Amino acid sequence: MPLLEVKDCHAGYGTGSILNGIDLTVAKGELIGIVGPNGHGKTTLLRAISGLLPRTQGSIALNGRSILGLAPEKIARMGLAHVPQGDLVYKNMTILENLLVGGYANRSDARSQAQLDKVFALFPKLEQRAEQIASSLSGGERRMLGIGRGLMMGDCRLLVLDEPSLGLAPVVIDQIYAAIDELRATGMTIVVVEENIARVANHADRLHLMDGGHFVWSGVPAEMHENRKIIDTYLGA
Ligand SMILES: Nc1ncnc2c1ncn2[C@@H]1O[C@H](COP(=O)(O)OP(=O)(O)OP(=O)(O)O)[C@@H](O)[C@H]1O
Repeated sequence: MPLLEVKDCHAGYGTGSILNGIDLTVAKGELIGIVGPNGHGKTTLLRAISGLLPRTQGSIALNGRSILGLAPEKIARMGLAHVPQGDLVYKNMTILENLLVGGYANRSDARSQAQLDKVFALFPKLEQRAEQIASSLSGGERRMLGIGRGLMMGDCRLLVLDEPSLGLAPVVIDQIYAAIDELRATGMTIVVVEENIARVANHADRLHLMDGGHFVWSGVPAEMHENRKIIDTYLGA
């Protein structure tokens, strides 16, 4: 059974439709990249999966259970951690406080501590700066904090990352993707949205190219590089 199964998904804001029939299947342990130009629905798809868009239609199942129409916090408790674009960290709180907010759903201090240990093992910089105020972090450190906060929920079965490379220097992007690879090596299932196709192509098992609320191409990264039309149309080569 797939961990995530989205069928014929339609969603949007107000009366406008942004997603026009998306099918997406993610097996346990896979790393899936959703790529494509800005403004074509990648973020909207992640929001629909997380329960943030009330008028979503079609079907969405997590581990075989329908999550369509459930409240976002309920979906989060079922194991979906959504790290939104733009590092929505609490700037006036310390790193530790930000992480503990992410662990609100943990039912015991021991569970929160266990998650904290995992996050600090993944991002040692966050442990070194645990008492530092979040507004003083570099862009890369803020990104780590955003991902760390998502992971604090515990029992994360599906990690959904919206543009983890956005606005970062290449060397910092490498660090973020090294952490993503590390998480994946633990068996975590991950969906990454990126405008920067080359970034995620080196890490993903499969890619979906989104345009106009549809997937216009799906396949393994090597096939994408062999497909001249895709390269000319979407990669600007
Ligand atoms: N809160 C909102 N209300 C109304 N329209 C929105 C809202 N958020 C996004 N949109 C519109 O939905 C469309 C798809 O946006 P979406 O953010 O999903 O695209 P994207 O492919 O993820 O690009 P980006 O990386 O720029 O976010 C765009 O036309 C955008 O203007």
